[in-house]
Amino acid sequence: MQTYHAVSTYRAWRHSLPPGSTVGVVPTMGALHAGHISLARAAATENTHVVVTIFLNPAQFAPTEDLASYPKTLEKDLEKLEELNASLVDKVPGRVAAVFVPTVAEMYPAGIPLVRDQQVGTFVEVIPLSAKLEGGTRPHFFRGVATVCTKLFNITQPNTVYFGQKDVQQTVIIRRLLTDLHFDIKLRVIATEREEDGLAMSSRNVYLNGKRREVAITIYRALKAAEELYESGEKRAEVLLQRAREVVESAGDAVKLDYVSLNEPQLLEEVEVVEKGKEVILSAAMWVMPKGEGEGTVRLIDNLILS
Ligand SMILES: Nc1ncnc2c1ncn2[C@@H]1O[C@H](COP(=O)(O)OP(=O)(O)OP(=O)(O)O)[C@@H](O)[C@H]1O
Ligand SMILES: CC(C)(CO)[C@@H](O)C(=O)[O-]
Ligand code: BAL
Repeated sequence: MQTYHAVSTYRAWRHSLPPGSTVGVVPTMGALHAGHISLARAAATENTHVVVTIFLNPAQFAPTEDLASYPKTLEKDLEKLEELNASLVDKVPGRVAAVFVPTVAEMYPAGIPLVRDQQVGTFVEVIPLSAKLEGGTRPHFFRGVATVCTKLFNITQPNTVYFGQKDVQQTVIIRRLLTDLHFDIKLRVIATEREEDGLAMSSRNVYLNGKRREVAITIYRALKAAEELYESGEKRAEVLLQRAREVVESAGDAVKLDYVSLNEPQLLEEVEVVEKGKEVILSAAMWVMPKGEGEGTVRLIDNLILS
């Protein structure tokens, strides 16, 4: 497993691969956990070479967000990827062969101030998808994601890219981006890895200790409660969403709901009644509020597919 920091050295490696090689790319922001590893494992099963990118992308953070405090654990990340390689059995064709860890200057030659009006250079937007759901609260977010993913895809030259179901809107936007920009790249979406109690694994969970970790599970409970109601025969969105809201409200002021929503999976249009035979996305975002001195608000997202 080789680590590359420069586009030129990565490209030299990429060009050196024998004909018939297939490359699966797993884009991440580092602080790897079992969710990221399951993406890399899927990529190893389906490709001869796996590339993991680790880049904390400033363009997807607003000036008020947690870019400065985001966990950085590069050495441990590399160890986890080596451990994955060691655990893969012979019949799995691929291994993590390259880890691409570019500098901010390499990715954004013109610099990348967090204030949008000051940004200079080339940016990619997927409209109107990027203004919905997460985009309502984080208007800068998907422009940053689409821009960095376009750069990473151009650099790493994947046959297939691997994204997590946890960030469901991101997968919808990447699918659209691949189609609209004629990337010859397949998209695979991998199921959400969860902690024992059901909390979706997320790099940001390290911000949550004690009581705050306990109430974090509310978002999953709320989605499960709505899913249960759906499975018992209720198909009206407003009733299902109200059930989820009640669960979050019952946790008091330790948490605050941003949104819970039911959307169809192509254009993310809101759904009023779930129709037979159609899949819909039930998604939510919730803040875990500060409890002690020096604690910040932690934003969690999660989703379930109702089918
Ligand atoms: N629990 C999970 N299960 C499966 N995939 C996941 C999980 N968490 C993240 N991923 C996927 O890993 C990729 C990289 O995500 P990222 O590095 O932002 O990690 P994260 O845990 O989502 O971090 P954050 O706390 O910033 O949301 C994305 O495609 C994301 O959907
Ligand atoms: C796809 C991604 C690596 C782009 O920075 C990020 O949004 C993430 O980790 O989900
Ligand atoms: N996985 C999402 C990355 C972010 O929240 O910036």
